[in-house]
Amino acid sequence: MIRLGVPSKGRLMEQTFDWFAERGVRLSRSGSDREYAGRVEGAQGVALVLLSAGEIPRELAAGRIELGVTGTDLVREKLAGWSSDLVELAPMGFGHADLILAVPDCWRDCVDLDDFAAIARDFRSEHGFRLRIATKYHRLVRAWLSAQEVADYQLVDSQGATEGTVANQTAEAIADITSSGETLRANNLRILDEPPILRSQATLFANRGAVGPALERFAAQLGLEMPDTPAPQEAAQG
Ligand SMILES: Nc1ncnc2c1ncn2[C@@H]1O[C@H](COP(=O)(O)OP(=O)(O)OP(=O)(O)O)[C@@H](O)[C@H]1O
Ligand SMILES: O=P(O)(O)OC[C@H]1O[C@H](OP(=O)(O)OP(=O)(O)O)[C@H](O)[C@@H]1O
Repeated sequence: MIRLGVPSKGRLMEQTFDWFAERGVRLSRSGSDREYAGRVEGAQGVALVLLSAGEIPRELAAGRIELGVTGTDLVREKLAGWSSDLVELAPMGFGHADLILAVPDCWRDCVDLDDFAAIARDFRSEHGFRLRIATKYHRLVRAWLSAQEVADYQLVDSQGATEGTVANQTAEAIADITSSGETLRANNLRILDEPPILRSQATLFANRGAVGPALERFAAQLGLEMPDTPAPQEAAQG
């Protein structure tokens, strides 16, 4: 049985259902809106598992589901070395969002990351603590800042309503996902003039260990080509 993990609510769930329907596979919730059980029509040997988008990376890596739909941001954030456990089967063309660093709009002198780094350097001596960046993307933000040699900051954990932390004075800056930019604007925040930390979209992933004839048949039914993806160490060995 191929267990397919799909986000259990909202636009991500609906667009995932539409994506599969366009490929002849009908996914649906089997009960009421509150029941997290699902049904699959049009494919043999596939079971639908409705899960939180944030839990799908871990469930895939643990082998509790063979296929899963979630954002590339969540996979890269939650799984160190994600590509040794997972294979990307198909970007799905929705759920586009950029992970960005934003500062208060009134920080007129803070346009790019160099300005931000200079402000962060001075911040500690002026305030007695390191400049705070609120985010739920700890791994990705740390890696990005460290690659650009920015070190004078601290991350404060924010699992939701992150853009509100600046007005609430629990952070000076935020790193979060944005798509229309409306939430940032409404909270008087401005994106640094830099490429995004990550461009994310909803993607169909497979557990690397589950790749085999059954999964390949289902992928072919969806019109997908299985990527030729040796595990990272095999690739390195040539
Ligand atoms: N405004 C947005 N536009 C497009 N995609 C978004 C937006 N906000 C979040 N996403 C994407 O949707 C996916 C799920 O986001 P998130 O972790 O916020 O889920 P959630 O709806 O809070 O679910 P849960 O609470 O069940 O984990 C992520 O991959 C994220 O990049
Ligand atoms: O650029 P925009 O189109 O305004 O979208 C960005 C918002 O969407 C997401 O929040 P979500 O609604 O998923 O809630 P959250 O605060 O729980 O993350 C994200 O965390 C931003 O807050």
